[in-house]
Amino acid sequence: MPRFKSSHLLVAESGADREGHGLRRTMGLFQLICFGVGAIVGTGIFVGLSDSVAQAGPGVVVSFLLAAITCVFTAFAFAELGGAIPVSGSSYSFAYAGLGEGTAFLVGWCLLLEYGVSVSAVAVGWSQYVNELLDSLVGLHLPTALSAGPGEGGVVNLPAVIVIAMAAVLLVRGVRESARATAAMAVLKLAVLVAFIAIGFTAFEDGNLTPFSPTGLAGIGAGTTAAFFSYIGFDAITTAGEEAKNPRRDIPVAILVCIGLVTLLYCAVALAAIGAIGGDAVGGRPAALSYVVNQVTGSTVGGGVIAFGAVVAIASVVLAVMYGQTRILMSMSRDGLIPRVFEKVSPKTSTPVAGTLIVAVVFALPAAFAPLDAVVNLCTIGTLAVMAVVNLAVIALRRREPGLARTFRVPLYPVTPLLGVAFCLYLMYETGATTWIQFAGFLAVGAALYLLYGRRNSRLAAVTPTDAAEPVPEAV
Ligand SMILES: NC(=[NH2+])NCCC[C@H](N)C(=O)O
Repeated sequence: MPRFKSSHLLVAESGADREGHGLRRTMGLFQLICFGVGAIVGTGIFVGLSDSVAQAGPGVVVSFLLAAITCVFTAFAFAELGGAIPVSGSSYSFAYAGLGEGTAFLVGWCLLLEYGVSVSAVAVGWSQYVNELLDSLVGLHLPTALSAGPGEGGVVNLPAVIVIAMAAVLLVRGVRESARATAAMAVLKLAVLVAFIAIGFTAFEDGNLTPFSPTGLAGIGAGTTAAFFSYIGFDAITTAGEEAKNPRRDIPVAILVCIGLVTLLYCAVALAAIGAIGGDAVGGRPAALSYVVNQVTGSTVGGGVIAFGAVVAIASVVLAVMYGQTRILMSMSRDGLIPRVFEKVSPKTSTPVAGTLIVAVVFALPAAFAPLDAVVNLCTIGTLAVMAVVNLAVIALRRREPGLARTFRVPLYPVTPLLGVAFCLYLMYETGATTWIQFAGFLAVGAALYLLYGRRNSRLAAVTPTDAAEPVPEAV
């Protein structure tokens, strides 16, 4: 018999509807949107675009639209649950309320792939662009020994470690400081991409878009899986549930605004890039956006500006994703499913200091030393699995708690969440057999940890054996 945690209990324990629990409510709608853009727009468009173009040609625009559709269904689900249960745990907490403790633990476990592992991967992408930028600015080239892991012929990837350390410092200092930095970075990266679109379109030629789909449907499908990574992160907005001023109203709005904005932006960037210099020239090219601008303007200044934009953009992804990871671990820790150290909030800075430092150290290690290409697919499949579960949680919660106050409801229920599940399963299928085997192994380890630790230490279990109706007494 699985244990469920009612939405009422989740909200009551987190102190989400009142001030003064530990975390501080400082984020308004604008900051939430910036936080979303911060978490979403990064390596996917600045680094990954050329891979998707290599697979799909100009048809990549369709790939970006398909990836967006997958995300939109799921974004509706996050909007409904984020507005109804505004707590830091995001999908983990939604699963706890809708599908029970075991599923929730596995969701939290998969979130380590979506957040933790992706932070390492994104930090490595950052390192590449820093090298680009230093090179174009001052002609400085970092020695390979210090800018790549052992897998790529180096010793340690120092820039990747530095960006994680910088994010950790900001996060420890306070949410207001992080939110300010995030807002500034989000505005800057949007400006850089809009400038890119404008420049690209001045050189637009219809001919560059033909043949539109050189590799056919298969290419567009493969491009979709690649493009999907660039949309990941909108769910991170729900991890700010306890730090938003008016989460019930603003979280759903911020999610939907972000996904709409980012879809338009990505499609326009892809069209501008390919329209300007053609799919063959973009496909597979490193730092493709800088290259396009250099080609169109005939100088290297513009490309340098784009590289700067990429450095800022990717750094803000690291910041936002690390923030999300610490908040999710905090929720799991509060529930007793992982050790208590992750839930301690410093009274001085109102941030989970120890948890943040642990996350920084643990994910800086793979960023410094591990070859990460191998794990990107694992990160994608884990994210998709979480998304599928969140769609199911919408359905389960409508049944379990029909009276729950929902500020946003998914349209066309239950068709939308079911389509959300279907799209996620399809993209999971596309990741291939090797990834599935790795993922099965990963889940098995998670299940073992739950049985050996989580299940026994669950605070919910200490209250009542099944569904708990009363809030657990405050532990700290
Ligand atoms: N949970 C996350 N936000 N993961 C990383 C997202 C990566 C981001 N979409 C990018 O393109 O760089």
